[in-house]
Parts: sequence; structure tokens; C-alpha cells
Amino acid sequence: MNEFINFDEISRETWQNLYKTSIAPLTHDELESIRSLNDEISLKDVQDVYLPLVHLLRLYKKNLEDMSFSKGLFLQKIVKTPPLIIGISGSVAVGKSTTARLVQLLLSRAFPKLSVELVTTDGFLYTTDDLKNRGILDRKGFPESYDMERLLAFLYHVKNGEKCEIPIYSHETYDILPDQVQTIDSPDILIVEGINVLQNPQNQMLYISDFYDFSIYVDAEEELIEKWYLERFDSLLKLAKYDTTNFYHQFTKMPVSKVVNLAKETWARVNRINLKEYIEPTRNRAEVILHKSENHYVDKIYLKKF
Ligand SMILES: Nc1ncnc2c1ncn2[C@@H]1O[C@H](COP(=O)(O)OP(=O)(O)O)[C@@H](O)[C@H]1O
Ligand SMILES: CC(C)(COP(=O)(O)O)[C@@H](O)C(=O)NCCC(=O)O
Repeated sequence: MNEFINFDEISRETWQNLYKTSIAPLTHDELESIRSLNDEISLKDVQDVYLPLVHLLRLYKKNLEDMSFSKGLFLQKIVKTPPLIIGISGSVAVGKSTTARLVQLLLSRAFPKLSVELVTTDGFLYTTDDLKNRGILDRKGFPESYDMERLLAFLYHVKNGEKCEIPIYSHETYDILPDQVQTIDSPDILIVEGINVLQNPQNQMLYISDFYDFSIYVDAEEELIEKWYLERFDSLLKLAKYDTTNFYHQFTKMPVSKVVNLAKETWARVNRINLKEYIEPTRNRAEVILHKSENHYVDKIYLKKF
């Protein structure tokens, strides 16, 4: 059966015209803050793709509020609207975190009175020591390298309006940062970004999918994602050149061709396999699939029909 049978395929041209008239252009300051987020991001994409997406998210938020209100009428008590939780998934290096930060920024603009928080599931990776003890250091990113019970419990507490502290992962040290936490204190909207967001662990009582009100899968052809992975590897090396505490510093001492081969091998041996076996199979669980082509240009959007 066609994987996309349950989706409407919408061309960029159609999508960009769906809600155009109701969205005000971005201000100079907003454009600047997007540029500082990632100076390569196309502002045309922001206008044509991400603003209509945020408009769609507004509908889901309204729907959640209406449902809480109706439940309150039924139960004859005040039911507080739970936070809207948005999941963003896709391959390593496809651009999830860039998309997530952009969506956070645009949602903060669309809802200036609401708090919009962002977490990445990297924080739920086991520490390097734990991975070593479990004998799965070379499986980083695969399902067994995450503490999914903890992620599930976190989502439950956030939905329940409770304050939470979660670990922070650093790409620079390539490990969980010791003694540092991110505090999430009852946000109105929470964005959860990570390769495993749509994977389906369940404890005895809770299903992870029950916590997402909306989900986005960022998609692209494998060859492009590999290219973006290698480019990001190169940027991480540049950042690490004079920083001996950075995990990537060790590679700056090696001949370039050797480092490029090492990155290619890591892609093929770890991240590509993870994509094919565990990440891509979750693609059609998303509400929206953003399909990117060369230069991160979004050319197609798939929206779930029902
Ligand atoms: N929309 C975009 N426009 C330009 N470059 C992008 C865009 N999204 C991601 N990138 C670049 O692609 C690489 C991977 O993006 P990143 O957001 O780190 O991916 P992920 O979080 O999926 O691992 C980074 O080098 C980033 O700068
Ligand atoms: C931390 C990750 C599992 C998740 O990554 P992200 O999507 O944030 O890039 C990944 O970046 C990673 O470290 N993969 C293991 C192999 C590698 O070094 O690329």
C-alpha cells in the first residue's frame, strides 16, 4: 500500500497561497532573529512554508481549547487547557533543530502572551558512561540508547501542568552535561524535537503518541541528508579547532581526507542504518511531512487527511 495514502500531497505553490492574506509580513527585528538562528535559512521559506504551518497550528491550539471547554461543561467543573505538545522528527542532520527553533520563534510571535518552550530528546540519551556500561556505545541514537521511560514520564508531567527538570545534551562534548538541567515550567506550548519522537514505547499505562497534539516529520532524500551531515561535521570541526574540551577537537589534528572518511563511515554505519530501520518507518505517523530538496528548499508538504 502507498505510504502516503492517508495524506494530501500539497505543492509548495498551493501551500504558500493557503493562508497568505491573513499573515502579516515579518518585521525587521524578526527577520534578524531568524538570521541569527541560522544565517543560511531562506526567508522565502519562512514566508511561504512556515507561516502557513504556524497558521495551521493555531487551528490545532483552538481545537484543544474548545475540547477542554466542552469537557468542562460535560464534567461540570473547570478543566484547564493542557499544553499543546508538538513533536518534530526526522533523520539526524535533516534540519529538525533548525525547524524546531524556527517554529518556536514564529509561535512566540503568533501567541505573544503564551510561553513556548523547546526541548530536544537528545537530553534523554544515556550518558557516555552508561552507554559503555550497557555495551552500546556504538548504538548512540538507536532506540535502546534513550531512556524512553523518562521521556514518557516527562511528557506526562508537562501535560499535567507540573514543573520538570531534564538533562541537557551537548553536541560539543558529545555527552550529557553533568550537573546541568533545563527547567520546563508549565508552558502553554511545548515543542519536542528528536529522531525518536514518533517511535512508540509504551509503559503499562501510557502511550507516547497520546501526548502529541501535532507532529511534523522533516524529510529529504538520503543523499542530501548525508551531504548536510558532512557539512555540519565540517562546521563542528571549525568550531572545535582551538577548543581542547570539544569532542571534535581530536579530529582537527588528523589529515582532512581521513576525517572525511571517518564522517562518511559514521553516516553509513550508524545514522543511515538508524534512518532506514527506525526513523523513516515512523514518517507516516506525522500530521505533516515537510519534504526538502537541494539547499533545504521545501518543495512539497503532505498533510494527513484523517
Ligand atoms: N532550513 C535550513 N536552511 C539552511 N540550512 C539548514 C536548514 N536547516 C538545517 N540546516 C543546516 O543543516 C544542518 C543540519 O541541521 P540541524 O538542524 O542541526 O539538523 P538536526 O537537528 O536534524 O540534526 C546544519 O548544518 C544546519 O545549519
Ligand atoms: C545525538 C544524535 C543521536 C542525535 O542527533 P541530532 O538529530 O540532534 O543531530 C546524533 O547526533 C549522534 O550523535 N549520532 C551518533 C553518530 C554520530 O556521531 O553522528
